[in-house]
Amino acid sequence: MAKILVALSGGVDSAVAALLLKQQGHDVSAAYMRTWMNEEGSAILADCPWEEDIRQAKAVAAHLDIPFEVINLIEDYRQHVVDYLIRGYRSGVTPNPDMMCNREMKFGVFARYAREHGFESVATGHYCRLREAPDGTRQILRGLDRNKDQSYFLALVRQEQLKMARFPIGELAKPRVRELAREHNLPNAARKDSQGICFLGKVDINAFLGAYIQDRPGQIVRAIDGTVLGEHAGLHHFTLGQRKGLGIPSNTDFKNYVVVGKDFEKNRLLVAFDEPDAPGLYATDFTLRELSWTGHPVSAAGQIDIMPRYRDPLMRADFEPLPDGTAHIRFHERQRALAPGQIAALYDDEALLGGGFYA
Ligand SMILES: Nc1ncnc2c1ncn2[C@@H]1O[C@H](COP(=O)(O)OP(=O)(O)OP(=O)(O)O)[C@@H](O)[C@H]1O
Repeated sequence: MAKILVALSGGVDSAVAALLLKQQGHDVSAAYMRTWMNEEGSAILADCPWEEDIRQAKAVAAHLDIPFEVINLIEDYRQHVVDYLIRGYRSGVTPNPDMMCNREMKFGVFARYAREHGFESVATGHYCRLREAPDGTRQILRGLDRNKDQSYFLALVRQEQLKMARFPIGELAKPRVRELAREHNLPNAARKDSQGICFLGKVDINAFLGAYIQDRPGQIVRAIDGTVLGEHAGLHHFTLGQRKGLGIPSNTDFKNYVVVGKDFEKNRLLVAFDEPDAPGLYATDFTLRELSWTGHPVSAAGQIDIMPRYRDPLMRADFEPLPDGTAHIRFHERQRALAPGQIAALYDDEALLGGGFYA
């Protein structure tokens, strides 16, 4: 029997995680993380039902008869996630708050809190599995429900963090998780899937950027010949591959423009028609920086599997680590619109090896 703190979000997945651990006879408690968005986000959040989340989490804990608390992590969230977002957008890249949230919050601050309060493990409702290698190293494996596999979001989590982690629902498919919630009359059994605290979909991203980053208008130009097509409000509003919200009409052949790059020096947004030969839109070669490993680092050049972005299939690539801590990767197939700041998750078949940021 282990003493385990479940990160309870109010959603079905973490509720069933708590249920399973309880059934296995563990000493289970639950906690909800309050973050920055709950406190001062009202102007920015389009529709963030955090009060409802807390109510639901509390009801689940009461139903399972486990202790429940709300932990205030507003300051930490601001420091580790919001500041990272603002820094990223300011520098013109496309940050990934979920990744930071997992490493710095759920398996960072939250796990530390758990340890300090006598818990051996922290459990979440992520769809992924854990395996112990013969040398004792913990490995994250992809969730068995490929549709829901969330291992990608754990690519920046480190080995010492994994020692405390548990993913009780990683062997299950989502329909089975819902079924278990219904069978056990969990109060949130019928609740729609949430996206948790870190999902920008809950935030009006333009309101977020408006609140934290000053607009800096510039020209939108056609990448191939420099023709000025319009004006943008600031390069931080755009990401590689973006088609919507450019404010420039398609041409008479109904070809759509797509973002293919940013000229920071001239503060110009580069666009092209969305076609296979659009300059800068497709590429095979990338540099990954700030490589992070969930276990042993890959230190020799060779082939590797990469999930280029969440929900993409694994892609084969050549991987070459460089002395400065970056790596060069060459996909065997061209990839579309992998934006600087986004994260490549590295795999060995089922096992998550780590991740790195596209330079
Ligand atoms: N505010 C929160 N407080 C505590 N734990 C959280 C919170 N937000 C997310 N989590 C934890 O992180 C896990 C993954 O979060 P994610 O945002 O992906 O939600 P999800 O997959 O929809 O799961 P759920 O159905 O439990 O909300 C959750 O299952 C939960 O364990």
